[in-house]
Amino acid sequence: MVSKSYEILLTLTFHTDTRRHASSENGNVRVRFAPSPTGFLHLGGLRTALYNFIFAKKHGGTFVLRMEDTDQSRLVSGAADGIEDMLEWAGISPDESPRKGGIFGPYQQSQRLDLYSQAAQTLVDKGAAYHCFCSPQRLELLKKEALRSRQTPRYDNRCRHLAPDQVAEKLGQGQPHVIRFRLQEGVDPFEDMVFGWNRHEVAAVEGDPVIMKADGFPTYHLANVVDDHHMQISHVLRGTEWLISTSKHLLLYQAFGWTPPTFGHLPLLLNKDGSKLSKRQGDIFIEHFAKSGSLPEALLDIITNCGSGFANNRTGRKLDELISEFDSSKITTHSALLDLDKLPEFNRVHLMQRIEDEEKCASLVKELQVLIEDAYGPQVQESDVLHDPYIRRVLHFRKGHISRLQDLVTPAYSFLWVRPCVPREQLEGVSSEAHAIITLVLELLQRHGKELPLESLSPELKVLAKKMKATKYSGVMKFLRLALSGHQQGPSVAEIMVSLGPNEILNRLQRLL
Ligand SMILES: Nc1ncnc2c1ncn2[C@@H]1O[C@H](COP(=O)(O)OP(=O)(O)OP(=O)(O)O)[C@@H](O)[C@H]1O
Repeated sequence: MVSKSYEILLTLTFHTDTRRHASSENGNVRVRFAPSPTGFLHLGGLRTALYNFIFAKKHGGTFVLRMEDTDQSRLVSGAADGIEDMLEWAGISPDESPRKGGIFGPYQQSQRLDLYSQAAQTLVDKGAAYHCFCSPQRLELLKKEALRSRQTPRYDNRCRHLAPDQVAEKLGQGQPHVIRFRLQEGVDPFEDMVFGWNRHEVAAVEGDPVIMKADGFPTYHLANVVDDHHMQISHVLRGTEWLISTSKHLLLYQAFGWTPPTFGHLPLLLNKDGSKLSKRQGDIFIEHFAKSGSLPEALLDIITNCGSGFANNRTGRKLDELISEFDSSKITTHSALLDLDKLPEFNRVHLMQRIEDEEKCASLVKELQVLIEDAYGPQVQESDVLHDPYIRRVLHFRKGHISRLQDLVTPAYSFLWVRPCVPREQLEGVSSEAHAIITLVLELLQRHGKELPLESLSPELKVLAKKMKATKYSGVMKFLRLALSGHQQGPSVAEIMVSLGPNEILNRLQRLL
């Protein structure tokens, strides 16, 4: 563990303006999103996955999904599949993954254990790593002593100094052991794509880290470096929490004699008050958004809109626009503060775009059919309301007013699917000229035939209202709204009429005569 102030002291930031860019390396770009299946995908993870995806697509490269499931004690059942499902749902499908496979597979670290043991042995053979036989009790004691004297606990590297015959003897006796990496002093600075020049003198603050645990599983540091090398990852774009470990990873690359990838540490997504997104906040999981009617493109838009990486931010950006407008040199070191109260607005804009797209609208119609059946099935009196033309018309008239498809099956919109029951006395309370109003509206319907044009309907209703003796325009509108929707408030009467269509209006009004 390193104290925060020490970390800052050791982070030497030189020239942030001399960043390396991938644009010159088009074609060979391979990036990876490497989550631990210790929980389901949340908005923060999605953001980092998205930046990897965008970066890959921008440079004609490959987006790899790798499951870092070596910490067996923290695995959550179903999480690995859940993460891949949610990337698919979000439309940022990996090119290579545990499920899809690929030439560098398998893509689950738990299935690559031999590779890590061989790698660890290579380091031992080179003298860059060593077997450590210190017991958990000894390590605990070291920790307690350090804390008592107000020091940062660190391993004292005792087993570094074991003679080869001592090691052989202990191994021969089958003594439990781990493998530790021998940290070298004097690390070279590296140029991070976002944070510029950095260097962490790890050997000065940490004991030699474990790279292979007693159970034969590697730790993050080894597995990550080995896999990034073997999977030919060109750019490691990951959360800023890994910035401090990068010097350690570079020492590993050096010990193996491998060329390291380019690193870019992405700012984290935080709550709008600056607090960390917590897995205990149930509402940050992507599955929650998918189930509650958020559109994937709205989520991708809001999580990029609140951060950097683009020359300008605007609402309504779709994935192809995110890719074309992305500029990695515009990613700043500031955290991205997410205001989820704005999500309905993002969803509204993207739902409108879907409705305007012929093909996407056809899928929305199908989805809405299911929602209507579920919500109102047996109460639907007229089967036309379940058919494509009616639902499509409703979608076009309500676009821009609703932020989720589900809004259309709330009680406020039930009148679209189920005929309202309005007591005659209530209608008579609004106007004593019910018969006259209905007759005039039926005449209006006859004039128009099958289509009701919204533009001319409002002025026509005004003219119609003028013919009334005892009811003002507002009273006529109130009457019609109540008769047609059963509500006293809601969309304009003209919009209600256009949505319902002539047949349904006829049906609803004739019953009142
Ligand atoms: N709030 C966040 N904002 C941006 N990126 C994040 C956020 N949280 C995690 N990431 C990034 O997502 C990737 C996968 O992370 P990981 O699966 O370890 O998620 P995690 O929520 O941090 O889980 P754990 O607590 O188990 O480490 C990493 O690159 C990590 O840096």
